[in-house]
Amino acid sequence: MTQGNAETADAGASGLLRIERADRVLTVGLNRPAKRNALNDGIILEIGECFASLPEDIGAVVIHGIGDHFSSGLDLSELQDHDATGGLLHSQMWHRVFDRIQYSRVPVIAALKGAVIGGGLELACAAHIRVAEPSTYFALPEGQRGIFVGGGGSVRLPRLIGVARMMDMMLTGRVYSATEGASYGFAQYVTEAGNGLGKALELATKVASNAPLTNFAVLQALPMIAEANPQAGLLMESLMATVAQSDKEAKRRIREFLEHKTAKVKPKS
Ligand SMILES: COc1cc(/C=C/C(=O)SCCNC(=O)CCNC(=O)[C@H](O)C(C)(C)COP(=O)(O)OP(=O)(O)OC[C@H]2O[C@@H](n3cnc4c(N)ncnc43)[C@H](O)[C@@H]2OP(=O)(O)O)ccc1O
Repeated sequence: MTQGNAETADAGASGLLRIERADRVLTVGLNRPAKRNALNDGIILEIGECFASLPEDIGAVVIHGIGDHFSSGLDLSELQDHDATGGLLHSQMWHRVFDRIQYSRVPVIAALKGAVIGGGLELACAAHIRVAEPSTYFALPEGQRGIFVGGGGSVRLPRLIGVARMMDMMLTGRVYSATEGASYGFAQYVTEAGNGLGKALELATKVASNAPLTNFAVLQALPMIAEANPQAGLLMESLMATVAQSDKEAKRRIREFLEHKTAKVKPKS
């Protein structure tokens, strides 16, 4: 893995990830196209390292798959060696890594295409925004492989699409298309073919221009507030609002608006 500060930085020693940087946006490419970006231990650990050492001046991350697919899920060839203890440790390693994505300081956007299967879908669930090309399809074939989700999917996916739909996917092997995924709340954008990464980068540039404290509140506080009891949620909201508006960044941005120095909020023409 490499994380250069230049316009682009190509694959590092292992080459499992291709990491590129443009201004404040880091692009992380899963780079095992010959294996349809199957997620082996090496790639999972490198994703973890990448999110543990995000440069301070990064404002957003885009994660995508090199080749025609986002990811075919867990590298099944590695599962053969696990006993029960190994399986538990493996799953918990995935949890730690995907938690780093979900609880990242900066927004993470998944640019999806082709197969988004099993653990690949679990990885996409940990991102904050999902952009899908029309070729994207979502599936959980764990039942056919005799296993269960192990990358946090049973916690994150039902919160996005509901328990009933996830049960249906896992029990029947149902495959959802990009548009179905979008209508069920999994993908927030469906792009034209070939434009998924471009759209994700455009969104990343936009979200990276927000005040860091607002992004922090959205990523860290909003999901907790949404699940808290209403009284606790309202208190957390007030506290977060107070912290954000007390920051000099908010004061500067509001002053700029009042002085007509910043863009107005208008619908797309
Ligand atoms: C239990 O604890 C866990 C579990 C988990 C997560 C679990 C899961 O992710 S379950 C889902 C696993 N994935 C699959 O079952 C999909 C398998 N792949 C396919 O169906 C197809 O490869 C395809 C993705 C639809 C693409 O098809 P095609 O374009 O025709 O390419 P192929 O010729 O099939 O593949 C090329 C090459 O790649 C190998 N490969 C593809 N997917 C995987 C994979 N998931 N694992 C390993 N290898 C894969 C394929 O075998 C070919 O290899 P060759 O050597 O033959 O070229 C998480 C955490 C836990 O603790």
